[in-house]
Amino acid sequence: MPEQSNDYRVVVFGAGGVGKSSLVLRFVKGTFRDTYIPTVEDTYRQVISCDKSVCTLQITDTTGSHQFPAMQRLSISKGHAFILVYSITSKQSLEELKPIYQQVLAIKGNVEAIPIMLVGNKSDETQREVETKDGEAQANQWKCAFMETSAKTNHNVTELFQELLNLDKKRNMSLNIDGKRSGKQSRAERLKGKCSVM
Ligand SMILES: Nc1nc2c(ncn2[C@@H]2O[C@H](COP(=O)(O)OP(=O)(O)OP(=O)(O)O)[C@@H](O)[C@H]2O)c(=O)[nH]1
Repeated sequence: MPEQSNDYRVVVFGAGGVGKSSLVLRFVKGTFRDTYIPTVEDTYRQVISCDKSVCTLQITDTTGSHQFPAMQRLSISKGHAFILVYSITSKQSLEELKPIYQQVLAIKGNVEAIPIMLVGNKSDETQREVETKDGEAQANQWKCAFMETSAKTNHNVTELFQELLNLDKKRNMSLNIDGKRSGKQSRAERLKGKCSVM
């Protein structure tokens, strides 16, 4: 029986402090805060266009803590698309995405059919521990798309969400409520030939 819900559920995962909440708040509210307030779980909703109609983009900002494995499993089960965030200032934060990716794989099975974006956030920072090519190589290995972003400077934030939606070929989704996608070839589409984005 096909799912009846009109929600498109995007789940944001990553270690504590990589900027998950900042990315989501920058996208949803256009704001940025310098203070660090750890999240347990927050969900935001936005109306987007979907197959000539509208649907709700539901974004779940998960905790960076490892204390809630059951919540993590539930979020994966319910998610349609996933954003895996590390900070370019922390190699460890990229390492910490590996078990999360493995869990997505274990629960969802065929990950190549699922929109996943690997995101290196804090691209404005100069103390870089993860080179862009290393992020790209990881995305290549996981057969997912890749972007670097900065929630602080608003670099690639809207693009991140639009390209994630573009990766879902089953639905014609756009952040623009008039339903028109940009005529320009998206970065995800350009990357397709280059690094086997779905
Ligand atoms: N320089 C810089 N700092 C950022 C950026 N994004 C977030 N930060 C800062 O990083 C810290 C942590 O950001 P959060 O968005 O709370 O991180 P989180 O991943 O949601 O953390 P948890 O809730 O613990 O999982 C805050 O002090 C933010 O201001 C960014 O793009 N650049």
